[in-house]
Amino acid sequence: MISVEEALALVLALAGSPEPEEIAVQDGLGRALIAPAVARLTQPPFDASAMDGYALRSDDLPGPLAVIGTAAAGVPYAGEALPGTAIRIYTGAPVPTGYDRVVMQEHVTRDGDRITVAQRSPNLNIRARGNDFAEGTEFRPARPLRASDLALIAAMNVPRISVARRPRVAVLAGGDELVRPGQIPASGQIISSNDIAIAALAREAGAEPIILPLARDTEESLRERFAEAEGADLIVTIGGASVGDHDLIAKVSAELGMERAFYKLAMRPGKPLMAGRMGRGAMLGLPGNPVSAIVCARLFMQPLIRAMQGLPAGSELSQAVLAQDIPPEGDRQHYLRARLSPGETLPVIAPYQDQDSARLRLLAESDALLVRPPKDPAKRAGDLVSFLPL
Ligand SMILES: Nc1nc2c(c(=O)[nH]1)N[C@H]1C(S)=C(S)[C@@H](COP(=O)(O)OP(=O)(O)OC[C@H]3O[C@@H](n4cnc5c(N)ncnc54)[C@H](O)[C@@H]3O)O[C@H]1N2
Ligand code: MOO
Repeated sequence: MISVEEALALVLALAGSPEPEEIAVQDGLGRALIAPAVARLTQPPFDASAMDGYALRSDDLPGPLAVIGTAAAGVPYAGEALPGTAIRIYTGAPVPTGYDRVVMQEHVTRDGDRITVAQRSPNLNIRARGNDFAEGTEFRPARPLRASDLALIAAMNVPRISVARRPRVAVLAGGDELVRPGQIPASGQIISSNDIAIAALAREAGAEPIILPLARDTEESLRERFAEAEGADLIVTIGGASVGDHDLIAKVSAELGMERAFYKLAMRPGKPLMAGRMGRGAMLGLPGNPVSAIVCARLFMQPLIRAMQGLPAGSELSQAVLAQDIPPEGDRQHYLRARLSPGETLPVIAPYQDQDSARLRLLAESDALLVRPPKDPAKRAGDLVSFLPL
């Protein structure tokens, strides 16, 4: 069986180049730029006042000075500085040529059209032209766009941006035991919860998921569902990945032309994961146990979706201090559900005793997956370990 690292490399190799899409900057939250936004102007475009007060010449301090005009944001003062004068100025207004400082109005006493500076401050209170960015400055963060990025791009006077098209992800859950949330399960049936989680994880990573109707445990039903996924950039199946007589995913996907990159890896939970190329897109076959499906989606599907948008895979581990002794590990890399609590320098991590991969509530109550490499020796409380935040 291949390692988690080898499997991740094979999964990431399934991502093609991102497809460009042009959108309005106000629609860019969470999207991935595929070309830099290039500033079309210099910001601030002029030396701007940072305060409401008076523009004056440092040589004339402390006055008294004659107030000879007004400069407001959007309404500049047209003249130039004269010795012994000041301009009433407001925040954001261009500082008229020749004045080298703005004094806050709180530091000034005014008598008619004359002011005296009562309090000297080292602050010039002038934002120099171009101190934020210059025309031609390029901006392309290696992460999904945040609100502040959109503000910067808009301030650069870039109204439309080139982003990666959201990958279309078809989520296909199947099994005769499954019914939809809200339905009344018959004897032997349970609610399909995995597809809800996997679609949400896909959306979180920037994809546009669609949840297909549930497949039945027949080859014909699966074929129909695969046909409905036509055009998806990624098909994610859930369940039917193991060795049981009803586990048909490998067989049907192979008959439909799936070129397998791997099947099974040295990981716990999630051993029966499969991945490959299918048509023009990719396919991931997740194991059916709820925790296994979610952990595999976090470790492989989300990085793949990010790679499809030209973003870094984003699976960096953090460090924590163990809360309790833990036994040695077996042959597979183990992802243990765990709680985090604040520690002195690093957080403290406490894995749950029970790691049954069907228990969703334990996963919902977990903050992190404690990552243990294959054959990791026993560890003591206080040892350093790695984790993946949830
Ligand atoms: N003889 C063996 N049996 C099993 C092995 C093995 O190596 N040899 N592996 C175990 C492991 S590990 C896992 S994980 C599961 C994976 O099995 P499948 O991917 O074939 O999943 P299913 O059998 O279809 O389902 C497993 C379990 O999960 C429930 N399930 C499935 N889909 C959903 C859904 N959409 N929402 C909620 N729950 C779902 C399903 O009812 C089963 O309880 O196999 C082990 N067995
Ligand atoms: O390794 Mo399976 O993926 O949990 O129960």
